[in-house]
Amino acid sequence: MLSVRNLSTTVLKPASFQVEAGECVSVQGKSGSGKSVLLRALADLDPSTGEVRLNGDLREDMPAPLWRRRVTYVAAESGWWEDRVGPHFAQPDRAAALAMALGLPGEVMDWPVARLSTGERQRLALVRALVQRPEVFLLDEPTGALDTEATGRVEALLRAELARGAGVLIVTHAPEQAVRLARRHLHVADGVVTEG
Ligand SMILES: Nc1ncnc2c1ncn2[C@@H]1O[C@H](COP(=O)(O)OP(=O)(O)OP(=O)(O)O)[C@@H](O)[C@H]1O
Repeated sequence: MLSVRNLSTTVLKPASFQVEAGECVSVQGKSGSGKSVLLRALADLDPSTGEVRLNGDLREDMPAPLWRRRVTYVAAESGWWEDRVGPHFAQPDRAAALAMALGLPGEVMDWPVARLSTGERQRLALVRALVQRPEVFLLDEPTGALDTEATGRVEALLRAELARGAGVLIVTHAPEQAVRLARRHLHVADGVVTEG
């Protein structure tokens, strides 16, 4: 599904790997090792060289916004540009249903962004990606601010996305989460990506 050959940035050494449809691959490594750099390069958010294909289609042959809708990065700390939560979503009803599945109240769509807790923001940032139904999720510590119950809810939704054939690359500092969700594991150390 996602095929990566010699992906490289000023920080990242040439990296090659694949993520198959319905597959979750974890990305682990020390703070500052290059995990976010890897995900941002895949999403074409920062300049990179190398070959990245989605189902055979070259990233360069696609307008960047379309690529990012199909291969979607969810940052550890999300940005918000409207005063209230709802206007960030083209499909507020679907967003509200997903938010509830993540343990948030349906009224969250009416809330001001300023009142959101860190964990509420984190879950809603994931909802922003989920409503777009991307083919590949690039998730940067998506449960870093969440308690055990909310983490379980996120993982359940991710399993549903995997079951519909999405690919997931998940950065996590929790080895037990990597084992729960992924069968393949990437490790990043000083910008070098290895598998195993
Ligand atoms: N645009 C950039 N130009 C130069 N260096 C960068 C750039 N972006 C990140 N870095 C550096 O690259 C290294 C890897 O950063 P990255 O954000 O990928 O770390 P990480 O593995 O995600 O860490 P953490 O677990 O703390 O989030 C860091 O030393 C960072 O300062």
